[in-house]
Amino acid sequence: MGRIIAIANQKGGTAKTTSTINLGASLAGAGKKVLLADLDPQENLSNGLGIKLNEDDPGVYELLMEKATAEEVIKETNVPGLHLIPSSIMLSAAEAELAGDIGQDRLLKWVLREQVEKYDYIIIDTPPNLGVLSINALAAADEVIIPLQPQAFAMAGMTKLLEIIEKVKRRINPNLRGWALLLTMVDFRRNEDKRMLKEVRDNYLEKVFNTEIRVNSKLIEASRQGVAARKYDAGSTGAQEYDALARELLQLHGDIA
Ligand SMILES: Nc1ncnc2c1ncn2[C@@H]1O[C@H](COP(=O)(O)OP(=O)(O)OP(=O)(O)O)[C@@H](O)[C@H]1O
Repeated sequence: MGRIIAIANQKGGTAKTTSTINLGASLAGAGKKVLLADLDPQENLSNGLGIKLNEDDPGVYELLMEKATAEEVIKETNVPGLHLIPSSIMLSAAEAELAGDIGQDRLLKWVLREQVEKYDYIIIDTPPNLGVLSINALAAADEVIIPLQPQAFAMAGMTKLLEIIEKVKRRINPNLRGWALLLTMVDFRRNEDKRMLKEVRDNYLEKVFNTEIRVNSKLIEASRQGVAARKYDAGSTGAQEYDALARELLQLHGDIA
């Protein structure tokens, strides 16, 4: 049975999509079967893997609305072992359509039920808000990774997010085991980053991954080329740090020594 990980932070631009692509590619590189789900209508995850749907192609919207099957929607990517449920612009209409539908918070969990048997990891990229799509991701997840920039303004929404995670766990998803912070876009030249790194580690202790993802332009270039960083430049710090994150995760899960 695979693990479902939601990558969430309602703040925009915290590296949710970058982390989804590159953690997914690193886990696939470690021999795991990985499915990514793009729950963000901005389609950055799909585009970041070089996939753009035509108007008539079904994507995650059609899957959630049960207008297409998972088999019809899942695409192979340019990384062996890494598959994708792509987003499409139609998804922006889903929020309104889902609100009021039966089991609106649990549609993703329902449509992923058979995929959990087929993949080792399912990683869900979420939009920068705490609307019904993000709640669907939390309701389906076993774990949440929260990418966070070590800057004071980035910390502001954390309390709200942690409250929502607790509520989802209590009310609709008792399988949600926990959450962990991933420090992203760290710039050691900035004093604020150094101070905030210490503050985050002091406050959240073992809830923070040891691996930190530093600012690295190769991650931007790779996503513009529609590939994961380890395929674009395996020696770049960005690629290596996401490989290290994948190893840390596999160790936490007892999948490697
Ligand atoms: N470690 C990094 N170093 C440099 N640039 C990065 C890094 N991680 C992400 N970026 C860049 O920062 C921008 C925001 O990243 P990304 O799209 O992954 O964030 P997001 O949280 O998914 O955004 P949104 O909230 O809009 O969905 C992108 O241009 C991305 O290429």
